[in-house]
This record gives sequence, structure tokens and C-alpha cells, in this order.
Amino acid sequence: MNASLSTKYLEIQGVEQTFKTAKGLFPALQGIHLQIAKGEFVSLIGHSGCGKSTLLNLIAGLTTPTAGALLCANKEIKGPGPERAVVFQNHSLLPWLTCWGNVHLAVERVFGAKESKAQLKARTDAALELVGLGHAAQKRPGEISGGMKQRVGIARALSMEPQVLLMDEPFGALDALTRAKLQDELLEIVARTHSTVVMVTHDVDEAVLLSDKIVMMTNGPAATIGEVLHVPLARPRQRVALAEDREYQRCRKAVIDFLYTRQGHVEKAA
Ligand SMILES: Nc1ncnc2c1ncn2[C@@H]1O[C@H](COP(=O)(O)OP(=O)(O)OP(=O)(O)O)[C@@H](O)[C@H]1O
Repeated sequence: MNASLSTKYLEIQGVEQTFKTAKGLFPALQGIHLQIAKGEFVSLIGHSGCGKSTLLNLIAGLTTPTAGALLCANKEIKGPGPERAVVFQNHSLLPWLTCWGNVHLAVERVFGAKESKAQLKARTDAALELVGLGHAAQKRPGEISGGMKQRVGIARALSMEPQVLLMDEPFGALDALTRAKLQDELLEIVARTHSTVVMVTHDVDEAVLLSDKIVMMTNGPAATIGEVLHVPLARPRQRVALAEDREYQRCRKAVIDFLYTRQGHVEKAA
């Protein structure tokens, strides 16, 4: 195995993103340098509008940086690719397809040229089972809860067997109990699939529970990485036991201090 690849699977090198707006150029991100190892779980956290989604979209290849470069497995990211699947907050399912149909569409797109119909069906079934939704396969998005829709979105992303799972506030719209359940499921799934994950979140507990590394961003404009916190908690992690854990509390406090003491003053957008 290539050691440099394992420690530098995703590389963000001096990235800058400036948007053209009606009022002129808006510098959203500047001087972003970050390395993510294969199999690492990384959260991006920061105040609203600091550029978390902008950074995730750059890694997804949905946008290109104004300056700097992004690499995945030593190759420059030049657009979206099946090795990087995205899960959005609003799950973005096609309402006229069943849960099964939504996942199958992604499976077909990635594996359709090489695999038989039976293999594609097996992949679709397996992805829905992985998120505990085998029983709801024939339901349409309008007939299931928000948490179930989010699970279909995760199943769809995982069905592509991506090397990297990119999640933009995947649990942001859910109630606290559903969110906790899905976080636990995500912990188990990632332990099984060894995916590299980059997740945008506003939730300090979510970031500490799930991450190996928490990337804390300064307020915009011209936001950058203020600090990277390593979370040295052993896995598997149990949320109830962790609530009393000193190391967990230390990490939680470090993120809260950064967000509310050092980045407490949120500049109003123009
Ligand atoms: N296409 C665009 N054109 C102009 N400005 C943009 C564009 N996309 C994002 N921005 C601006 O860039 C900044 C960062 O936006 P972004 O959505 O990445 O922030 P965020 O940290 O994800 O916010 P939130 O937590 O509220 O979702 C914001 O000031 C936003 O208004």
C-alpha cells in the first residue's frame, strides 16, 4: 500500500473561492489547506455562512476553486465522480420513484455498463437493507418520514460504493431522537464500509461523536480553517458512555470555546 496515499487521500492545497455577486466580488474562502487520510471521518464546523457548504461542493467537484487545487488519490478533482457521493440535507429524492427506484437509478448509473440486471438489483436491495429500509423499498418519498427519506439518501450514496462520502448537514432537518438514531447507524455503517467521510454540521455533539478530526472554520468573509481538533476517542463509540467521558468533554469544550469565545462575533452578511 502507498503510505503517502493513505495519509493524504484527499488534499486541499491553498484553495480560495470568490463569488461574483451583484455588489462585486465576494471572497468566501481563502488559504484552505487540509489533508484527509483514507478512512478518516472529518467534520466541518463553523458559524452560518462561513463557507462549509462551499468547501464541500469544491470537494464534490460541483464547483471549481478560484485558486488552489483539490486532489483525490493524487488526481486533481475536476468535476463530480462516482468515487465521491454526496448526501444533501434535503435528501433530493425523485418523488415519482419508489425508495428502491431512487437507489437503483444511482446503481445503474455507476455499474449499469458492466453488471447484469440481477447484480444491479442485488446491489439496490443490499443498500436499502444496510440502512434498515428493506421493508419500505416499494414506498414513494411522499409516503415515508423525514428520517426514512434521509436514510434513502444515505443508501443511494453508499450504493455507489464511493471512496468518499460527502454529507451536507445530513441530519439537520430531523428531530433529536431520529437524529441520534441515524448518527448511531452512520457510525456502524462507516465502521463496516471504511468510507472516508467529510460532513458539514452545526452540531458540536454530533461532530465529537462521529469524527476523527473536527475542522473549525473562522467567520467569513474570506473564511479559513481556524483550527483542527483531533478526537482521540476509541471506536466503537457509545453515546451514553461518552456523555461521562473526560476526553469527550474536553473535545466538546474545545469546539464550543472556538465557536463561541474565539469566533463569537458573527459578521452580518452585506
Ligand atoms: N453561488 C454563490 N454566489 C455568491 N455568494 C455565495 C454563493 N454561494 C455561497 N455564497 C456566499 O458564500 C458564503 C459561504 O456560504 P456557504 O453556503 O458555503 O456557508 P455555510 O457555512 O455552509 O452556511 P450555513 O451553515 O448557513 O449553511 C456566504 O456568505 C454565502 O452567501
